[in-house]
Amino acid sequence: MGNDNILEVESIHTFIGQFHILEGVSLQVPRSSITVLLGRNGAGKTTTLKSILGLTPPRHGVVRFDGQEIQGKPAYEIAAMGIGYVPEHRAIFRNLSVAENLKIAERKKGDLDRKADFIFSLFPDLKRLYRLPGNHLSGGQQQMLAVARALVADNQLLLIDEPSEGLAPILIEQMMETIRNLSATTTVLLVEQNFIMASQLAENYYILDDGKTVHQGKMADLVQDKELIHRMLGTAVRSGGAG
Ligand SMILES: Nc1ncnc2c1ncn2[C@@H]1O[C@H](COP(=O)(O)OP(=O)(O)OP(=O)(O)O)[C@@H](O)[C@H]1O
Repeated sequence: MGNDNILEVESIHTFIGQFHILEGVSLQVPRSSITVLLGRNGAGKTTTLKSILGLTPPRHGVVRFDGQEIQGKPAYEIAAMGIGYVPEHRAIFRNLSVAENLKIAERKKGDLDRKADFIFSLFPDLKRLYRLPGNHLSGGQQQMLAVARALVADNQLLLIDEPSEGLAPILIEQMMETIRNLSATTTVLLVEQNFIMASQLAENYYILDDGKTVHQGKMADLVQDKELIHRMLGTAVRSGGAG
């Protein structure tokens, strides 16, 4: 079997303290695509990303990245294999400048110099704000910086948690455009509560409920299934897409 999936997660179980949070999450992320994890608050989406990265290591199950089993490896080793992570809530260093925030995201010396043109082509604002501290940036600019940080090192896969969170509609459009552009070179696994955004970006979807994957398929099919969307996500979807 040739391996068209950059990431395969097979029935992982993750505990936080004594709580059994993931109870059998499975998913496959095809190369050069955008895949989205959907589900209500508390379904286990963030924990799934953290389990892939080894931040909350799964106790059972298999995580395969680029054909290699990675469950049980330390998080820094998993990241170094080529997985970038954009956590939720704009995790940047607010007292450091844009330049410093990007510089410390280097994995190898010279990463930033190599990637600067690419990053500024996606986020022209960051070039203008390069010397300013993070706390001088607007919420939207901080979110852009959080994504840009994950692009400094060469990654084959990006895990992006709720990029639209707290963004004004115009910035959501910009963020969508950016993720679409970067997906030309990097596979993306996205967690996104904004269904309009998720449906316009992703080719494949997984729905998590109560720590399990309960539905999966092509986004083009899901958008037709208003009953499933409403039942699983509690979202009423207007026909006609973003507005
Ligand atoms: N540190 C923790 N201690 C205890 N329970 C936790 C912890 N972190 C997460 N949980 C629980 O694990 C479950 C899954 O959380 P998770 O953050 O993965 O969900 P989510 O689908 O990403 O939801 P949200 O969109 O609200 O972030 C929730 O019930 C949550 O309360």
